[in-house]
Amino acid sequence: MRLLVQNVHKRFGKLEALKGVSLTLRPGEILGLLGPNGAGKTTLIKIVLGLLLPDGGEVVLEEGKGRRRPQGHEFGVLLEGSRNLYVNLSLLTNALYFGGIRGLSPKEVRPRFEAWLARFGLLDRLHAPLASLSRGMQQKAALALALALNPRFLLLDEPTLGLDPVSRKELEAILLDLKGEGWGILLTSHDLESVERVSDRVAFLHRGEVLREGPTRALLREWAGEGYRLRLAEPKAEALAGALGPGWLPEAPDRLFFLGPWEALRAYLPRLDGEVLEVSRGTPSLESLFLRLFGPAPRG
Ligand SMILES: Nc1ncnc2c1ncn2[C@@H]1O[C@H](COP(=O)(O)OP(=O)(O)OP(=O)(O)O)[C@@H](O)[C@H]1O
Repeated sequence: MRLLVQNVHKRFGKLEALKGVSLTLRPGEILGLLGPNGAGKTTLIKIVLGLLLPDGGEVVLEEGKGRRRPQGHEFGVLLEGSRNLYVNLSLLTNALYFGGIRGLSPKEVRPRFEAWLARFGLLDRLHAPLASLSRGMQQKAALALALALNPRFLLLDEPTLGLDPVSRKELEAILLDLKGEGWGILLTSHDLESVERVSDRVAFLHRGEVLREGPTRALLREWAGEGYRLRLAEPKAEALAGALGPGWLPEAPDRLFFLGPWEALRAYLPRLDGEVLEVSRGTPSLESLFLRLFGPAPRG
């Protein structure tokens, strides 16, 4: 079974928010949907969920030779900050309420919800109001609820937003486990480090169009090319990238990436005398690539 978004168009008055977007999501994979603010990510998710109608194109589930329009209940949704749940109600009441909306009886929902909560280490919070949980716990509880409703695909909007590094890692591990168990997961996020770690494929959306889409590693290699990562003695990456010019990407305060062949890098090395601790071959990070595509034009 595959979820296909095919040539989807959406207008808001004069604004063309989506200009023919096509994407595929398969079971057992995580697709990262990336793009700057206003690129059209949320609009696309709303169309997939059937909350907005497209002006053109379609969203279909392909199963064997059959194709049909997916139903809302086939998607488990996690909106940023669990804002699709009632924070003053207990976890269980939320689960029973949303299960009821989906036509599921308490007898069906409760054991499944409890099993997911137990797996995420939250069963003792079953009767606690959602608001009394930490942000990371709330995200896990919301995910447990989404899973308890037996969706086929998960659509997660900014799932790691506001999480501390430990909670972020925990959520990443959960997503990788779920993927391994066959869930197809669409993830929108500005947390590119996380996306790089968990996604099998990424799609870059920009002004309503998919600029590129493909396997994360291959895309980085093919699109950006291979190059060299330089670990710096001091946190000067921004300043050096600006001074050295195009082809130089600051990846972290003390990490620079050079997109280009060794011969070209060698020509720069005298200018970096004493600044570099280590040089290694690789592909640039997703974040530096994103900044190169959508960030301000390179200086220098
Ligand atoms: N209901 C609406 N009416 C009018 N314009 C809208 C509406 N919803 C979205 N837009 C516009 O469509 C464009 C895409 O918005 P969308 O929210 O899909 O972007 P996004 O990629 O999710 O951004 P962000 O990363 O900030 O969440 C924006 O220019 C936005 O202002």
